[in-house]
Amino acid sequence: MTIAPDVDPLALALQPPPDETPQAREARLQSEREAKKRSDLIDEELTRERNAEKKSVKSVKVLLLGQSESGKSTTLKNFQLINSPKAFKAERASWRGVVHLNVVRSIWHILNALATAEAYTSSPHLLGPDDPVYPPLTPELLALKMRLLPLRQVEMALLDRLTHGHSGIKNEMPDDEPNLAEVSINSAMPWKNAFSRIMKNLRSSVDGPEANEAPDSREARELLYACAEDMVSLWNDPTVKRVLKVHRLRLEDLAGFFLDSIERVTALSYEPTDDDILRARLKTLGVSEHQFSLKAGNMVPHNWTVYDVGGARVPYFDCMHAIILLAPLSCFDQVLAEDERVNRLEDSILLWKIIVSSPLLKDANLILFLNKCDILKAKLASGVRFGQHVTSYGDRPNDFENCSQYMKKKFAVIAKQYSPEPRAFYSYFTSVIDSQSTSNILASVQDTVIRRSLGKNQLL
Ligand SMILES: Nc1nc2c(ncn2[C@@H]2O[C@H](COP(=O)(O)OP(=O)(O)OP(=O)(O)O)[C@@H](O)[C@H]2O)c(=O)[nH]1
Ligand SMILES: [Mg+2]
Repeated sequence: MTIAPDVDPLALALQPPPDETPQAREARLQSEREAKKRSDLIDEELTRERNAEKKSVKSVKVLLLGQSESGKSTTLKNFQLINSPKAFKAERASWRGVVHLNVVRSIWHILNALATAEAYTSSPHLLGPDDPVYPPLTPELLALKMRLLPLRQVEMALLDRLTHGHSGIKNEMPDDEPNLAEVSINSAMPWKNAFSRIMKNLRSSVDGPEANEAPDSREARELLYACAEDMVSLWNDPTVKRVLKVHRLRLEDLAGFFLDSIERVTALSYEPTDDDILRARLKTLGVSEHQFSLKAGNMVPHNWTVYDVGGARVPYFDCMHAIILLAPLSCFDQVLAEDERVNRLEDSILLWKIIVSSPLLKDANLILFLNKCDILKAKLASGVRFGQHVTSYGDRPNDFENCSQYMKKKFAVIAKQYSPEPRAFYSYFTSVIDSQSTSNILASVQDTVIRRSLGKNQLL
């Protein structure tokens, strides 16, 4: 038999026979009614099971807070690295452009310091007794400076690629000259596509990452590669080291420092490592979030949402199971970028005070990350005196152990004094660019948040 194309063969098969008797028809309808009843019962059972399953997945919300550059996005990257390693790796290529922008920015910092040194040394008669004494710049150094100016082109090409078609991504730099402003990004924009689009069909094992790249991006990378030797010479130049010292600029303490790895990160075949991604600096605007599912031991699975609030003060988020406040300890001698009258460590203390005393947040688990301990250690070892900036510290020993414990106690006392109700004080000394130690800390945080929230019946 042939069937016309617009006839449904199933409907045809289910059609009653043309010579059906009234009794046969009644029996057929009865049997169809029973079959439908059975089918409805099965559907109901399935819906019940699905709802029960949904209810058994608990939802946990965590908010990351802290001043700009405190390490919120880096902590979020660690959450991703631990809980969604595949997605993290898939975004690897997107970070290469950010690393390159970070390199160029560090070079601008050096050139800026050299320009200041040049201004001071060219008019010695104008200097007062308190003015800094810069060393004179050598002709080789001046030539190096000129040879590095094409980096501006590299920077523009990278920024173009990063901002292309996404109005939410903001470049704070004016067009006419390089300056030290940061590149920021609105987290609502899919900026990662801007870099990863060009990497889509990457055949890195065969052709290297540049194989399918857009010409403008390849040109920028080649230019950066061509400048690599000069950048290394600049960074290693003894006069530059002296100028930076007089300028009181420790580039290695600044966000997005890659100058000790110029050759590696400018190589044409360069792919950022996990460590590079954790160190890359891109300022966040707005709120970004990361969701993942966590299943520990015999526990029911938990859906986690971690919110990263770019540079924000205290936003009004309720229903948070935990707040992780990032307080960078190494910032004791720095002021806020947005307000030069405010010391960064004081600002973190104030933020902690506001959070612990908030009646709205009295049920949230508060977790303090005393962050950037690696930089604190290096800074103290380089001779910067803690007591000079934190005057209450006086002349206690200028070492990591004493300084960090002193600050921990300060935060603990505030928690005790200002909490509306007594609460546990969870604090960790962290260096969130170190993925190994951070993964252990985050595992412990995850465990604490689940245990305490279950105990308080807070999980939905
Ligand atoms: N050495 C060191 N660098 C860190 C540490 N934590 C964060 N950083 C770096 O500091 C820079 C700033 O960190 P982010 O995570 O971007 O800071 P943020 O709090 O998200 O800042 P905004 O987006 O401006 O709000 C990045 O380059 C990080 O790699 C740390 O413990 N040690
Ligand atoms: Mg951020």
